[in-house]
Amino acid sequence: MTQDFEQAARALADAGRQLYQLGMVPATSGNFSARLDAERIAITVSGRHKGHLSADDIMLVDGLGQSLDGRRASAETALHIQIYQRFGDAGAVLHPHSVHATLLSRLLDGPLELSDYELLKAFPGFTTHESHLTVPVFNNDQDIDRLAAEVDAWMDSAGPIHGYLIRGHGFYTWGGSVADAMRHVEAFEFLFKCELMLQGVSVQ
Ligand SMILES: CSC[C@@H](O)[C@@H](O)C(=O)COP(=O)(O)O
Ligand SMILES: [Zn+2]
Repeated sequence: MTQDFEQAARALADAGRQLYQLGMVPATSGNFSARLDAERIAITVSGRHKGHLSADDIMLVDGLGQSLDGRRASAETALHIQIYQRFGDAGAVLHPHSVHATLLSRLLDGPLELSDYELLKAFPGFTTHESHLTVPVFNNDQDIDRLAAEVDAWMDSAGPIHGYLIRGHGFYTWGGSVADAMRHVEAFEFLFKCELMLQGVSVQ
């Protein structure tokens, strides 16, 4: 998997614009990354507005999340690195702060269990609505290294996983490319909204 920085930066900026228009990355929230090769990951600079990204708002870190240009990478870089280290086929990671994910994560007191949805087929390996996808919910934690370790430990014993919620915060999902990860964002958003409505929450 090799792609050049400009290409990755453009794809991440486009994703940010779309997610902002959908209200999923308000007020500088969210972060995005794309793996260029084994040693380099393009990731959003910390604190930038994700709806108005340019190439200057994307930087490079190494495979351990260390800045390669002296700038401060996303405060949540360790969560991206955990995904790239675990899934060799992950080429992009997206982290939206959507209203649906934030609300649903506060209502759940255990993992979200999804089944009997045709839209499960948006995820790799899912070929029928008669499938089951578990989406764990982790408590929010300002200690991102500790949170990344908790996510990693959960994945040690998990079945198929394509994303997770962080309580009162948002969600993470990934894919082989930015386009794949965007498809997963859209699918999760749809499923989160359905689950909220099933719980009687009125959402737009
Ligand atoms: C605007 S608060 C959101 C942040 O605390 C964080 O959760 C976030 O998603 C963005 O942080 P960043 O360091 O810009 O990647
Ligand atoms: Zn966040």
